[in-house]
Amino acid sequence: MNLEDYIRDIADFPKPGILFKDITPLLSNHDALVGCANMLAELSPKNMKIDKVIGIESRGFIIGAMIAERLGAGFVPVRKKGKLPYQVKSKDYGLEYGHDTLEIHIDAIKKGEHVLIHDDVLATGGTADAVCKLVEDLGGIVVQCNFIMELDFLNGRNRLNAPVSALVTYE
Ligand SMILES: O=P(O)(O)OC[C@H]1O[C@H](OP(=O)(O)OP(=O)(O)O)[C@H](O)[C@@H]1O
Ligand SMILES: Nc1ncnc2[nH]cnc12
Repeated sequence: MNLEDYIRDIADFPKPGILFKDITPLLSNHDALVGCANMLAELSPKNMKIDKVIGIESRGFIIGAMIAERLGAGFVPVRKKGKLPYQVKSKDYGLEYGHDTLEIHIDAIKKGEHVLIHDDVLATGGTADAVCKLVEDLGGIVVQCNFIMELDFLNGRNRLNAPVSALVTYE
């Protein structure tokens, strides 16, 4: 299966000059959805137990939860400011088209747990870098950041101090 066939380009969204990679065609096709989750689960480190999979709001929730189910891991949502109900750790960050604050519950990750971070797109890496730092602040170990796609020309991979995997690379 060629996942690129299910990712469409939308010009000038959400801001002029941004070529937005839209995964809704992939999500709405059963074979592409399941195939994508299977392939990402297959890419995960095989020599250790993954304790938690993090999905980053909002597009990272969908396949992140599917990966957690496949790996026998728990799922942890990292959300934008003000959405999580319990005590949180927060991190400000910048992304390709803006800036915001991400939060995680303080009891979501235990010290020494192996954590896999999932999101749909790696662009500048600002988002995933902030999530890595939140995990490390809680004492977790980021064993992989995995993405459906990577926008290689934005060099996000170089910002991350953890192994990076992506199913589709745009040069
Ligand atoms: O590598 P970066 O430059 O940091 O960009 C990547 C992030 O941008 C998008 O999220 P967005 O904030 O648009 O949220 P959404 O998933 O709710 O649409 C995408 O889902 C990633 O989380
Ligand atoms: N070009 C892009 N398309 C979709 N999501 C993104 N997140 C950051 N940059 C993006």
